[in-house]
Amino acid sequence: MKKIVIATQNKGKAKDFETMLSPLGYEVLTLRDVAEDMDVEETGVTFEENAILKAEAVADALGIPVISDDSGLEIDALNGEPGVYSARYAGLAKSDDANIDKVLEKLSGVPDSERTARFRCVLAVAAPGQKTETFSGSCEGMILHERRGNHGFGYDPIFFVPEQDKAMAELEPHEKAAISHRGNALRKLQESLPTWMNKQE
Ligand SMILES: O=P(O)(O)OP(=O)(O)OP(=O)(O)OC[C@H]1O[C@@H](n2cnc3c(O)ncnc32)[C@H](O)[C@@H]1O
Ligand SMILES: [Mg+2]
Repeated sequence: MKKIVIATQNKGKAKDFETMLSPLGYEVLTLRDVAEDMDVEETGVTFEENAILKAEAVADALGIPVISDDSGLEIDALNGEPGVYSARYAGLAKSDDANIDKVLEKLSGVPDSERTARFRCVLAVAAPGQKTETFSGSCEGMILHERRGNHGFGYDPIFFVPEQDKAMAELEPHEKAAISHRGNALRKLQESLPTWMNKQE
């Protein structure tokens, strides 16, 4: 099986990528497998900047092509928060549970009609000596009043997907992949993926 390195420390993202990439014949490796102690500081103010930072740092360090993912949740009633701060919204300890609690608290009393939100994902693909490319995807939904479902990660239990009439965390992995911000971004990258993965120094 062809191997593909995703420059992430997030196990939930890694699972999403496995669901999407194993049918295409790729084995997914993450930083946990190839560069455990690498932690790229996310100093950018956009998903795109952070995705590029992560992909280029890891591609340069390893000397191979890699994909990175910078993503997050934008809530309209919170002026787009937590946005690029989604992973660390409730503090640097990065707790999905605490992040959800913070969102629910901030939205308490906000009516359904004003709970619109979207997930965004920017994938960057980088290889040594090549110009980095980015691909973006989004997924529209609403913030629920309480958690629903056990699948996925991050904010999935409070993100309602109207088309499925379910919370993101109630969708099976392949169902999430079919409609998610990450799936939508990956479908744009898919065609050029084999070419990218053959780019070596
Ligand atoms: O930077 P890496 O190591 O990839 O891992 P991370 O968790 O820090 O990732 P980001 O910096 O891109 O922050 C993304 C956060 O946005 C949220 N998020 C992104 N995609 C999501 C998804 O599919 N479902 C639920 N929450 C998601 C979740 O809280 C993530 O931690
Ligand atoms: Mg991060």
